[in-house]
Amino acid sequence: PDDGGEDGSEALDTLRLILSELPLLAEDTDVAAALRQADPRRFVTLQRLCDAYNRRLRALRSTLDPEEFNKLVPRRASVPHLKHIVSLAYNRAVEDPDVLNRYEAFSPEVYGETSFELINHMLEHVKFSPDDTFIDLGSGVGQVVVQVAAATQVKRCIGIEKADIPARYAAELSVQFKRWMAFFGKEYQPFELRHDDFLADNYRELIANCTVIFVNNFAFGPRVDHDLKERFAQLKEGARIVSSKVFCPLNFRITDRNLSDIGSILTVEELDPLESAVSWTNTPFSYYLHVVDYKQLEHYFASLKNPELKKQQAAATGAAGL
Ligand SMILES: CC(=O)NCCCCNc1ncnc2c1ncn2[C@@H]1O[C@H](CN(CCCNC(=O)Nc2ccc(C(C)(C)C)cc2)C(C)C)[C@@H](O)[C@H]1O
Repeated sequence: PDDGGEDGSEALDTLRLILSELPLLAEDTDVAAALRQADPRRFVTLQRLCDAYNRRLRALRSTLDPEEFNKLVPRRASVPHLKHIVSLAYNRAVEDPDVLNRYEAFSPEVYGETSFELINHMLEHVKFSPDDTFIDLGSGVGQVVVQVAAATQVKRCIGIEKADIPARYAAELSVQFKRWMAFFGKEYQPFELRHDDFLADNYRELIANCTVIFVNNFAFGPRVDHDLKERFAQLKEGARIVSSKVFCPLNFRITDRNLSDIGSILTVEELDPLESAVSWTNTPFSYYLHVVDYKQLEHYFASLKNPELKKQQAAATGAAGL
């Protein structure tokens, strides 16, 4: 079913991706020959490739036993295949990219070339487990959410988007993504893209129960960042926040004056800016991984009960105070 693009290039890209995952098909002489002659501008060459592909598949289905045959096709999409699926879905969900905020970091229409790779890097650095609940605060058209749902085993993926236009496109992206994943027979985790304001009170509990939070807060004002810190104060031990701007100083040290700052329960590290594939503006983006860790606060209070440590603490506070 191909209702996008003026020539057969999307269909040919699709076949190339599938064949890259199925050597038993790609190595068949007829398929390999047809692939070499395939020309997206000449329908008959694509038809020949599909015929060779289908012939080979039928032959395999009749020679291999069902269990072996089913093992042929991986249940999860490979990274390049997922990138292709996200762009297939996006191209059909967003009929007019111009109405989206074009110059925002990770603006949706350049998502494929830039943020997909970066998020993929992120997924290697920030390990996701089946116990995690993932949320993208301000999820736009929802590409990050569907990418995480297809690339990890998280229990649940949530995106919250406030603006009407990206939220409407996100609803369509969700439909297209599910359609293409079904078409390719690929699995993904449960996900939901909501049209709402993540600062609305009814999201306090939802955010507090998330364990991996992505927030591209680079352009957020102090008010939104402040309101987010209030939500993050309810997070559980071990919860992780990955953001494009820090929520507390990298060298934060607890003193009796900054006890209530969010930094007292977070350890923060800057992720290697060189990792970011999005250097299209030639300025390496930095990302920050914050982990919720109540032990620092517990240690601080324990030290107040111990006169020796208390003296050290006072000295540290004094130094910090200078
Ligand atoms: C005036 C004012 O600020 N009013 C109140 C503020 C409202 C705050 N509440 C919001 N609620 C819901 N959505 C809101 C609200 N604020 C704004 N957005 C939306 O965020 C979208 C933009 N999104 C990006 C959308 C695509 N998703 C991503 O790029 N995700 C992502 C996340 C993390 C990363 C890393 C890990 C690298 C840090 C990379 C990418 C970011 C920049 C915030 C826009 O569509 C906004 O409409």
